[in-house]
Amino acid sequence: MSHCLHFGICGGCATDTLAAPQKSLALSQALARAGFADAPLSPLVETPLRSRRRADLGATRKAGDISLGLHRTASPAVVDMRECALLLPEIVALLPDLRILLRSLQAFRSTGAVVINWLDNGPDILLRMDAAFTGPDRTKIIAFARAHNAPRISIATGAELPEPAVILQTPAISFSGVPVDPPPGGFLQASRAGEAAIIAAVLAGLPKLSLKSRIVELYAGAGTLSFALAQHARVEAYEGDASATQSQDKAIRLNNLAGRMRVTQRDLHRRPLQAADMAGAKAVVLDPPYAGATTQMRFLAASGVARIIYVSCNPDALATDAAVLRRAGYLVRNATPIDQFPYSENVESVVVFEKLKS
Ligand SMILES: C[S@@+](CC[C@H](N)C(=O)[O-])C[C@H]1O[C@@H](n2cnc3c(N)ncnc32)[C@H](O)[C@@H]1O
Repeated sequence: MSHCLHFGICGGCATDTLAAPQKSLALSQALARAGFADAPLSPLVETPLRSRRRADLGATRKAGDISLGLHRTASPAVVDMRECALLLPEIVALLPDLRILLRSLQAFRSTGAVVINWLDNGPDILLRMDAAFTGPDRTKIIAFARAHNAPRISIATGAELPEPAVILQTPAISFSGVPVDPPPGGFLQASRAGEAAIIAAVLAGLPKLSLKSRIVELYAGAGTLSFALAQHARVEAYEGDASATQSQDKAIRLNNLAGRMRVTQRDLHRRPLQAADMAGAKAVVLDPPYAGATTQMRFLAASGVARIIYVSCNPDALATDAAVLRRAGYLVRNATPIDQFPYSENVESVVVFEKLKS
């Protein structure tokens, strides 16, 4: 019997087994492809099932039938989700009433998307639909937020920027004890346990620091790692997304952290940070998107920064980017595989690179 009734159809799980040894192997093979054979690997950190706090779901309406769930593998068809071994049970429990809400919305003609981020104070929901939201739609959305203690529900039509339809409380998620008001549908590490494992491996990889030391952080999002790093050094963070940058910046100001950290919006693909901007930093921490940090790597390698900590969710991109550091004379001090995506072939990892003085 499979671990889920949707297994084999739903694109959420690629395998039916928790293939832990293969995840460590995928990381060591990626590093070997980059030229780091026999890189020292820490044991795999596992994360619990039913702990994923972010759901990015598709929705379809066909002849009165509503489907809400993940897409079939490589298909626009949506598998109507009745159970899930990965998502928080409270997210799965919200789906029946969300289907009823979707059925009633004039803004939902045939295709839509629903992002649920489970924050410290409940579900922060983004409804992206294929027609304009009407007055009655908004009334129903407000009633749904009240009934389900959702701090905020945001709406968007097509590719528009989201706008809040209702805010009952300031949405809040704390990163290393600092409350952040994240953007609607914004990126979060998949689970609290995954986030904690990443932070622990990043902090363990830092060199000796004083509070005056400087860390440069690339692809910083709303501050998942930034606020943890700022407890150890001054942080200069860069992030491409305007709303994530604003969320982090607001939290820095509200928590009187401006003396220890700053965040700047910058597209690091089109305008990579230059080597001179990183020189003198005690460490650079980067957590690029799935595609990796291709254009940024050349400048990072040329910076000569002695410690680089690379957080990756894609071993193939890691292999390409790590090869650039290999050619610049870096070695791998330690690599930690994290099973943030059980039942998939994906592996999260934190790799600590070091350049010894010649
Ligand atoms: C894997 S997420 C990591 C975010 C953050 N470190 C965290 O743990 O929440 C990758 C981040 O890279 C950002 N990003 C994607 N492309 C970018 C680019 N070209 N320039 C700068 N940031 C980019 C995304 O907006 C996202 O916040």
